[in-house]
Amino acid sequence: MMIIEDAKVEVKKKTVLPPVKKKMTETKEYVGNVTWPTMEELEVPNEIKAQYEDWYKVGMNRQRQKAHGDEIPGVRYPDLIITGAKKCGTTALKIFMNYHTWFQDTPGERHFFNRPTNWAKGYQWYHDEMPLTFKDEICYEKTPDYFDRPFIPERMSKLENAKNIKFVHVLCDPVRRSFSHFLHMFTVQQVGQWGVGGPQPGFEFLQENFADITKEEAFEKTVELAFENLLGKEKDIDSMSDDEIRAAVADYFTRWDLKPGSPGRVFPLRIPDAVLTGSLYSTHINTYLHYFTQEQMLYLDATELIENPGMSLRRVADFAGVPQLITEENFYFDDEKDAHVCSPLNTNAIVAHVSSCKLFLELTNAHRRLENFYSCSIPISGYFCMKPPVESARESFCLGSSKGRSKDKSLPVELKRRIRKFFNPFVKDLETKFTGDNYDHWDW
Ligand SMILES: Nc1ncnc2c1ncn2[C@@H]1O[C@H](COP(=O)(O)OS(=O)(=O)O)[C@@H](OP(=O)(O)O)[C@H]1O
Repeated sequence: MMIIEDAKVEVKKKTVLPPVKKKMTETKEYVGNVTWPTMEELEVPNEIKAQYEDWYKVGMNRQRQKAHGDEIPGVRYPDLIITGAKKCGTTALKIFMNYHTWFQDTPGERHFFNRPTNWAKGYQWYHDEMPLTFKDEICYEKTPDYFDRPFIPERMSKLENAKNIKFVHVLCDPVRRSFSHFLHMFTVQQVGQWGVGGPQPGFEFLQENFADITKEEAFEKTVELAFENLLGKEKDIDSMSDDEIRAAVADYFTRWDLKPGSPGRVFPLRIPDAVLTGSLYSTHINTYLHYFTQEQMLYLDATELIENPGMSLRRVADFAGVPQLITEENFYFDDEKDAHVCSPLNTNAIVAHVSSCKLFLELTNAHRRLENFYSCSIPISGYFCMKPPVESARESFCLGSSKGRSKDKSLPVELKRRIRKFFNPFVKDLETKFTGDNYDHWDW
């Protein structure tokens, strides 16, 4: 099931987007005084209005219908799928895309191709889970668990629109992703998922001294166990060449397919291994490229999504073939995201925010570099939040407390260096075989 040989593809050519000419204007307001079309104004037959009664209750949907005349919206398989990577900012991307009126999704994550209970419901169930969409709009979904499971691209390739589906893979610093993944699982383990507490598989080693161990120590222990599983018990990452690391990992993945109970069988999707395997982007993209083409792929660098989400949103719009409705001017920087309150600011304050933010980002990058030398932890706070287009009549929005766990946190420099050495060959493969981008700035 695991595909080891290289997909035969050309490296993707990076599109350079010109900066937007329009900057923030002081006259822009957050919430527009929008009058939505009435039901009477819509050109569709009454039986359609009755059939989709709840849908037409939403003013924005009536507006979409009015703009589409007598076209009747329909349900179809997604035109675009955000596959992951998990913990790389996929939620932020989805939320920002939802302010773009041409992108339509169903709230939440579908988990069709990965969860056995959903998979058992069949492709028609997946189809029916999709939102009502007009022909020129983009129906999409995001489920970050689609990225690192080798059986998923094959399942996706059986969709009737497989040749035309577009994929967005959000890729971030693999070391930070691993830590973020760990923190997520650690939190789930502490509070229990869906309100059910208790140890989660993979964290058994923490149970004895659970209360005494810091998150950073627990992460280090998790990584050491994962290294043992992926590289072999006796192996020291520092004495391994890039090719030896690649070979050890390739061998590891062959043991995924062993029969249950076989000695040496591995579990790449479970803690501890998953914190590392989820960041092996080149391995997972290679699998996708055995079933789909490079033209169907957008590799979005999460550094851009965090530092300039407007640019990323324009990139996604171009890739999907829709107008660039969300741009740099639809974001403001919230340096107190911890408060989780994002009430609209007055526009002067936003302009001040953004200019101080540019300085802030320069400082942040300098801090990151300093931190690598001095092993000190300098808080990195804040994220960009959405300032919706006036026409949407929606409030500004920041992500909630489940996003931002790794913010302000740091790890021992030596630990980061060892993990980075492990990922290095795979990041090189990503650059040279697949995305054509440069990731030297992944230096968290
Ligand atoms: N604008 C904005 N606001 C908040 N958070 C942001 C934003 N942009 C990117 N991020 C980063 O998103 C990380 C969570 O990634 P995902 O949403 O992909 O996680 S998940 O897989 O859906 O659980 C999250 O990681 P953690 O800090 O570890 O929670 C953030 O680093």
